[in-house]
Amino acid sequence: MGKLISKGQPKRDARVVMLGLDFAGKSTLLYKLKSGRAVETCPTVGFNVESLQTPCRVSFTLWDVGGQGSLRASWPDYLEDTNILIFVLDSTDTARLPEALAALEEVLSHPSMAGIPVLLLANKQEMPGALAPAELGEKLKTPIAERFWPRLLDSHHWLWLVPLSPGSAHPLRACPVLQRGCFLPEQHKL
Ligand SMILES: Nc1nc2c(ncn2[C@@H]2O[C@H](COP(=O)(O)OP(=O)(O)OP(=O)(O)O)[C@@H](O)[C@H]2O)c(=O)[nH]1
Ligand SMILES: [Mg+2]
Repeated sequence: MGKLISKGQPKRDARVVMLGLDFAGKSTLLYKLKSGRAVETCPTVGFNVESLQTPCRVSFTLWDVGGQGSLRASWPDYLEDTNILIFVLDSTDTARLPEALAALEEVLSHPSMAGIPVLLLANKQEMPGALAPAELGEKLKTPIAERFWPRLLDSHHWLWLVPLSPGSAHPLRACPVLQRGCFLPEQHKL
């Protein structure tokens, strides 16, 4: 974190990589952030990248990488020099939560990810049956996760779970996770 934001110094550009299973909503979020409106998406083959100015004066270069199973082998290629990882979860897709968690674990075990802040976005919160962030947090701590969860907590300074839906006033309100000591009330530290 220190390398991203230091007191009294100009804010830097942050390289932010957004990963998550296919259909989680990554590209929808990217274009919502860029244009402020909902855009129809297709499954991403490869990546999309956009530059964004945030209310907290950090410029993001946001990489949105395709999440289909066949594309996940390329994820490590995007992790070098990453300042922040955003991992998007589909809060309605409980069946694939173990798969999402396994994919997350694999990403976090990459050497480039040591000490990098991680933001878990609990997407599609407005959908009937969506797991609330607190429930999702509990699911992530199920026995499936137990074998590696403490390791994640040890090796990552910041791991936050944030709810998200199309009605979110400004998805970048999550950006205070970038600033030490400044957190939103509805976030759940894991
Ligand atoms: N209801 C609801 N649907 C959403 C939300 N975010 C995304 N979607 C829908 O979820 C579907 C998948 O969205 P994408 O943004 O293409 O998903 P993706 O994570 O980029 O998928 P890949 O590119 O295959 O990795 C689309 O039909 C979106 O309209 C949300 O917050 N709520
Ligand atoms: Mg996509």
